[in-house]
Amino acid sequence: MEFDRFDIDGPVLFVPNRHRDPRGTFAETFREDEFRAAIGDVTLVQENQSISKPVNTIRGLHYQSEPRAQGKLVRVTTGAIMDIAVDLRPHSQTFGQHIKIELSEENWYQLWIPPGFAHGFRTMRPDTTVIYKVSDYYSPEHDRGIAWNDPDLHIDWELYGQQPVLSEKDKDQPALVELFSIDVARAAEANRAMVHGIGRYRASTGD
Ligand SMILES: Cc1cn([C@H]2C[C@H](O)[C@@H](COP(=O)(O)OP(=O)(O)O[C@H]3O[C@H](C)C(=O)[C@H](O)[C@H]3O)O2)c(=O)[nH]c1=O
Repeated sequence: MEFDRFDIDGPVLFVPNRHRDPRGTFAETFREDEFRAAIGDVTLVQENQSISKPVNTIRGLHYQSEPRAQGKLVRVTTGAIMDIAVDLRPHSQTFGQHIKIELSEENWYQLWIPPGFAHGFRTMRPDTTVIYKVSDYYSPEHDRGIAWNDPDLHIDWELYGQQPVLSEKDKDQPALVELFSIDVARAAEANRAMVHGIGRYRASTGD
């Protein structure tokens, strides 16, 4: 398993080593020792799976508030997603900024999103399956969200004029500025810069 980091401190890209033969491909997709070597003392206690049938389904931006914040190790087994993680750590220099990466059935990429980040994704194909382990149990009382299209976040979902498919909950999530008294304007300015510099991972990891 190779891993690399991003321009925003915290998230980690894991790339499994794939063993190919005439039957197909095998890879170890999770090893606790390798995960802990990269991430530290984190235990993953629950695994979730979602299947999104329409292309351009957007799930997010979601997080659990303290003390039940969740880290998430996200991967795709069928289809592809544009995965987004937004830094909501109050004392972070990159508060309000995000990373964007494609996870797909072809690249077998896995994204670690630490507690303190909001997570969301857009499906890039129909019938996309996302599987992810989390570092704390689901707590509906701590379930929070931010508007997927919050203008201060400057997330380019690359919809190109198409309408996303959203849950009723996600149609009505608050903006960042309604949730945090932190200097969202500074974050928005940084995001404007990031939009041109794209907040993608800097990994040179090939397949
Ligand atoms: C997250 C979760 C949900 N549920 C129930 C609650 C609802 O009855 C149903 C669908 O929940 P929701 O609409 O919140 O599912 P998503 O829109 O896929 O939300 C998830 O997608 C984004 C991208 C995330 O990162 C979060 O893990 C999570 O918020 O499953 C559970 O029973 N357990 C759970 O852990």
